[in-house]
Amino acid sequence: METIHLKHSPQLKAVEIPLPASKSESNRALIINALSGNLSALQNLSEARDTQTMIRLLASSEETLDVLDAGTTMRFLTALSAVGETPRILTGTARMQQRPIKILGDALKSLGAKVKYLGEEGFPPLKVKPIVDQKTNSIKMQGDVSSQFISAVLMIAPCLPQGLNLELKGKIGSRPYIQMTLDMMRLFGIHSNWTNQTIEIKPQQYNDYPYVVESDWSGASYWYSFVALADDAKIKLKGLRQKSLQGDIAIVHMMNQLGVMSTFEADGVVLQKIPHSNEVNFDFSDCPDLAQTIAVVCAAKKIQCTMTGLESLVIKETNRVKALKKELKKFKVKLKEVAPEVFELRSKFELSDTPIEIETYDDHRMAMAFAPLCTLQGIIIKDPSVVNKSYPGFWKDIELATGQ
Ligand SMILES: O=C(O)C1=C[C@@H](OP(=O)(O)O)[C@@H](O)[C@H](O)C1
Ligand SMILES: C=C(OP(=O)(O)O)C(=O)O
Repeated sequence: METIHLKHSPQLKAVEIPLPASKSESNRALIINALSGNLSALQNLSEARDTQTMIRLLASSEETLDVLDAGTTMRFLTALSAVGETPRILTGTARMQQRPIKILGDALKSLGAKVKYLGEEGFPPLKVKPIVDQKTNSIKMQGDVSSQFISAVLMIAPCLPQGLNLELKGKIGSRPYIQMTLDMMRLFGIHSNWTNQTIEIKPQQYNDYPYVVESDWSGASYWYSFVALADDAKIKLKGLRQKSLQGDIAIVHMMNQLGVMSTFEADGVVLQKIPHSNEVNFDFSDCPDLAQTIAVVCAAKKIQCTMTGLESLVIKETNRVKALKKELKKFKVKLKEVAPEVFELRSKFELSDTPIEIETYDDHRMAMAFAPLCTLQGIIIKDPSVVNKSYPGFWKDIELATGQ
């Protein structure tokens, strides 16, 4: 297997990091644009594989669409197929075939689509036959498995003849991603009403809008780690805005406690080192993609960290809790579930004279979360091309910052 060897680089150069554009915003803008009849000139779409796959599949006339390992692409195209012209089969990697989709399938069935699972019930691959007669406008969806099911249904809602009255059941995970969906829909002319657990959308037409995708805050988080861990650092991240639609802007406040100050400028944010807390407590329900970033930084800085809201991590690109536990152990760090869904990170972080090899488990965030440890010692990352899913320029940007 291919590897990348990051040499020990305690000092970072004062550089500007270009960052990729957000794949979450890009994939929503692309679906919305497809639903409007491609009226808009979208700007700064992401080079992430998940977005490039979305672009390719939206242009495809094949019956079978292979989303590879892209969750949003799978869920959003499944919903889009329910308001399309012809039946579609949606499939993906072996891991994608283990990621659930039943809640979305059931919602589309209630609306009148025909959904057939071609492998295991409730998982891809699945065949979707479009809605002919909308059966109801009133549906319920569980909110604590993946917000992507909810975003997917919301984006097609204005195109349903009777609109949609969606009741969310139970706890709502990844809530800012649902808000991002509604906020982006608003920019393209769609009114919605979200009160408590109910979201209402009347039948409406999407307008055109020259949407400019912001840089990716999830990708930015790894640069916060670099600054938190380096001896000396001042880095500017380009294309990030203080008022963002992305919930992962939460990294600003989290990292403020972990030793990184953010100063917003017109075209990005400047990161500098500040003193850090010794004990922190974070809930990742709203920002699950930041969990690995934070766990690794707390481990390396020996900051005691209590982590909650990790429920959705087990059904992402890999079981991220299991993967984190295994790789952190290589540095004598324990991540332990001390009560149901409460994890404590206790660190006796130990450096090693020889480079430590990190397994990435087909998960871009495992590679990117552990890479900043090269500020402390040599690190070997296995299967480095995993980063292409969200941040193809990651290793090039590291070269810029470390000179290696
Ligand atoms: O809607 C989105 O763009 C996303 C929602 C989140 O997934 P879940 O809703 O499954 O937590 C997040 O983890 C993923 O990277 C992107
Ligand atoms: C979970 C992620 O993506 P997705 O669910 O869209 O595959 C991610 O990018 O961390």
